[in-house]
Amino acid sequence: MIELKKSKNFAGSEGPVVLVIMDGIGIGKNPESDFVKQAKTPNLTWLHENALYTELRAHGVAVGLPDDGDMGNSEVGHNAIGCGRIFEQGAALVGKAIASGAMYADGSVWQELVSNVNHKASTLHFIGLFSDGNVHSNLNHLESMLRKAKEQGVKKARIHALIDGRDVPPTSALDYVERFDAFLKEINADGTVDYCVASGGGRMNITMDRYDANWDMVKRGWATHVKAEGRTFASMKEAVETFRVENPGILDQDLPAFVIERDRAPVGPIVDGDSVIFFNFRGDRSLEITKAFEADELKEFDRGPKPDVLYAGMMQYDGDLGVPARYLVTPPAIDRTMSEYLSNAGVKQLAISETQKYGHMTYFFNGNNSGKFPTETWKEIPSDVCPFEDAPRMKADEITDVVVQAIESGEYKFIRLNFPNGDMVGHTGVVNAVKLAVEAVDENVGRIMEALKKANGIMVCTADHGNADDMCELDKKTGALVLDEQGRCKPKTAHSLNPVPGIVYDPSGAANARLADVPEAGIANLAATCITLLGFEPPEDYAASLVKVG
Ligand SMILES: O=C(O)[C@H](O)COP(=O)(O)O
Ligand SMILES: [Mn+2]
Ligand SMILES: [Mn+2]
Repeated sequence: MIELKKSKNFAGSEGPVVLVIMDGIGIGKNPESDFVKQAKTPNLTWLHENALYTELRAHGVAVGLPDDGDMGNSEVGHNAIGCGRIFEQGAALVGKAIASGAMYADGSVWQELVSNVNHKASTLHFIGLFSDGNVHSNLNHLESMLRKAKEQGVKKARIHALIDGRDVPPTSALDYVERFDAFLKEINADGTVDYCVASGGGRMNITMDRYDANWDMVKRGWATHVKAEGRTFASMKEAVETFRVENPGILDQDLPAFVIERDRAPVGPIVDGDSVIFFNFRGDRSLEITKAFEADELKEFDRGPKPDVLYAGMMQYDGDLGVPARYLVTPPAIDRTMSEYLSNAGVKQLAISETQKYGHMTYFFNGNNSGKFPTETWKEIPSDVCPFEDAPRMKADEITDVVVQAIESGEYKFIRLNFPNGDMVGHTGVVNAVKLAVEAVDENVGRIMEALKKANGIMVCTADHGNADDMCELDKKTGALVLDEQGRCKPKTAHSLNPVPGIVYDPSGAANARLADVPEAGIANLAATCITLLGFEPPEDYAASLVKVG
């Protein structure tokens, strides 16, 4: 059994250690674009001036992504915070498996899927996020797989494209469509294969729901991709252009579903004998559609007859459940998480968020495993199903009610929570709502500070990556703000590359905490920080604690 040693310097505080993850609240660089700065945040300002405060890296290689041009995201962020080390993540692992050829090796799942369609003269389908955001997927991976499929004799491939606009600029769909159309033209040119787009829709409208928040999305996705039911178009370009004319101002992520037809028939329903690859590597938004393809019985919606297909995910999405059964690339081997160590030490832990980020605090935090350790309690506050720009407080008040009660009860020694507001509202691009979202988080951080003052506990407050701190598009070449016709900044919906705050607030001063000299500190250093503040020595191979105590 893996164990923590008690610290010689500090026996732990009287009250709990509370880890607050303010999702998507980073430290901005451009005041015009920084809606954390523009919001009223008396508590965060006070903490900046009076508590221990440092900046932490939350993007690129500091969280296991291929390079520093990659923005951080919730999966890699919560993995790093919960596991205290930097693991090479999905984006990097898939890229390497493709480059080395390991993904396509003899005996691989890829070979099994390709042999299936070659043997049966059936269709190889690819469903996934049509993006190069490197958060859930990468179009390079799709193109590489299609090239390999052609090389290996696959005659017919169909692509079901989930339009992004959330990890990439909000209305950039046609850039990707153009690039992919050129790719398809080239690959189809010699007439030996028939590869084309068969269906799709905005990623926040179909297929990519998470944490059981809204299964209707998956139901719509199933009807679109599998049954080829829905509004038909001659091409994806025509679909996107038509929807934009009909819904002025619509963001790509919200585009309706579409089905592509040729000679008055849909080009790519998914039928018995086909092979299907869900090419997203990230699990949260892949698990529900995977269940729809794999489960013998499905209670969440009536899917009709389930086609008998060979289904594979790009990665294994849940290590504990072993889902999906077939996957192309092995995920990072994240072991010895902070939750496991604390459980073995008998530390009672509470993990809480609302539905939209619930799995971030449980499944992602525990290294993409859905199992619970013995001393953990998990609490989910149901999220509303509504546009979050209309309700920017989301469930921050309700989450805090439970946290304050948990602090007062003395039942838990470690409490971890996620406030989704800065991120979920940041993704809508509605900047006035983003301000309100940040203000809701600040107020609730204040309530937690008050409760900890009374209980003699300690708060560690941070974020998994930025978003609300950088809400305007910048010109790629000049770096200047992109303005619309009215001179307003053009909203950006994706995460930022900015650092995030690392705050330690110890109102009783019991820990005598001071900042340690940690070069290039990142959010992976937070696990050792929490363990130190709980009165233990962090494991030797964890990224160092940000504080010294005692
Ligand atoms: O899935 C999403 O909503 C976005 O692609 C990334 O946001 P998250 O990493 O904060 O969940
Ligand atoms: Mn996040
Ligand atoms: Mn996000």
